[in-house]
Amino acid sequence: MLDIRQTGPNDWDYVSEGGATIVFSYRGPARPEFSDTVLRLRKVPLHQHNSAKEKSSPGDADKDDPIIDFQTKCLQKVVPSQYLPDLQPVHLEEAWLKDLSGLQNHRRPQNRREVDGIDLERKKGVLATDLVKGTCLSVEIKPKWAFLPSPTHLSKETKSVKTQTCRFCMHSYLKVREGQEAATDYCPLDLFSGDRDRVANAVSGLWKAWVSSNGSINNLKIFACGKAVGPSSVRRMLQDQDPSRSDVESIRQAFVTALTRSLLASPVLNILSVLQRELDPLDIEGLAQLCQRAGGSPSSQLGARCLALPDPDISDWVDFLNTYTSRDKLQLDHANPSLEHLKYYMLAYLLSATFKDCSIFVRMDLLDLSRPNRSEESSSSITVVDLEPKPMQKLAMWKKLDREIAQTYALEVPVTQRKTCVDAQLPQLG
Ligand SMILES: O=P(O)(O)O[C@@H]1[C@@H](OP(=O)(O)O)[C@H](OP(=O)(O)O)[C@H](O)[C@H](OP(=O)(O)O)[C@H]1OP(=O)(O)O
Ligand SMILES: Nc1ncnc2c1ncn2[C@@H]1O[C@H](COP(=O)(O)OP(=O)(O)OP(=O)(O)O)[C@@H](O)[C@H]1O
Repeated sequence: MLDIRQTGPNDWDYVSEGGATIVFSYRGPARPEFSDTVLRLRKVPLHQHNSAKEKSSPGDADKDDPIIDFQTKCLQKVVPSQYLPDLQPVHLEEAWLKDLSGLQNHRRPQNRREVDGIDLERKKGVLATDLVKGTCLSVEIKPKWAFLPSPTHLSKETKSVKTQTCRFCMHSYLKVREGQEAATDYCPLDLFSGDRDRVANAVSGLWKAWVSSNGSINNLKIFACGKAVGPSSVRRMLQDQDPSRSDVESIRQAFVTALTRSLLASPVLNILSVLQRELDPLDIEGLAQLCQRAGGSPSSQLGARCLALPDPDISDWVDFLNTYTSRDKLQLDHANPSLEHLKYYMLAYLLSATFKDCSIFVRMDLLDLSRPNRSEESSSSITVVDLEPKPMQKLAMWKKLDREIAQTYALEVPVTQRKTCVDAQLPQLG
């Protein structure tokens, strides 16, 4: 296995981070094993008590990151490997990580630095294909939920809102109400529609949120030549950065056109949409009803039996993916789900959640305003990242959040003002 000490901490440059992971790109002398890779490291809260730490991760520090097995043994069965980054484990060392943290911590956003840092105790990290490197534009989109739920198992209170307004748009309403940032002009159902105008509309909505949040919204990140671009530095997205020849509106238009074209040329959004929908045929409401039948305890959120189930391990996931992908898939009657298939439905929901929360990287040429149609000739590629397994304990949280999202929207937004989100895969009435 590769050892990170074969490189120096100053060979790595901060790229970006999420809630759980921080990512650095290799910028050292040419080395086939490390050039073109990023280093993904786990983070820990700054003031985590030792007792909590032991409880949450017994022995985790020495294990390979589960994302590697999950991707190579399971996800590659449903997402062709050309759309996934290469992942491999790498040995870490505490002193090396401390040096890296000392060199790079100032480059992290202030709000992140205040709450967490690199987990210095981990013995293994992940090397992944560097998706921002090179003289190109890398656009990262977190598309979120691709579909409207089937009405079959929805309650009286939620059915009309959940079949009209998508989960993302209702969640955005709740976030704004709670004072958080949200991409209120973006609807994922437009992005996943396959229709040029609707996809362009979705990309415009993402751009608007990116500008108004000063680049901090998590649904759109832009990198040019390996570095994050902010709304005040949009000219860095251009091949020719001559300020006299570029205004922000022309750059926005060129971005929307080029990104829309790349998204439509790739099957990736369709793959994600099909997986999300097929793996969540009951909605969390239908799954909760099934769990309650199993637990025989209608008072508990999800039924005692479901709450007691351990997280799936890699062999559970392999079995599940084998069943899901087998030609003679289980003959499931989603309108009348059987208790016998409870575990299948639970794992399917967890996996659907992974695809609802992943991101995609679109790599394209830098924009060329003097030749706006040039991108018709140029190539682009799309890669899916952040495909992490979700834990069982999330099921109860999702049920609660789903109720809060739908009920708040139903109660507070008058029928005439509710958004109508169009699911392109469903027949449209009228
Ligand atoms: O529930 P959601 O839709 O808000 O998604 C969470 C994300 O929030 P978002 O609304 O995309 O800003 C959230 O994203 P942020 O940390 O807010 O950037 C996480 O991705 C979270 O997953 P996990 O708990 O880290 O495994 C996500 O939780 P999951 O629901 O995917 O478990
Ligand atoms: N292979 C890659 N190449 C370049 N940059 C990457 C790569 N993978 C991730 N990143 C960057 O690092 C960021 C954090 O990675 P990731 O989304 O996997 O972290 P996370 O903590 O799991 O996120 P979240 O909180 O959204 O679940 C990404 O948003 C992206 O900007």
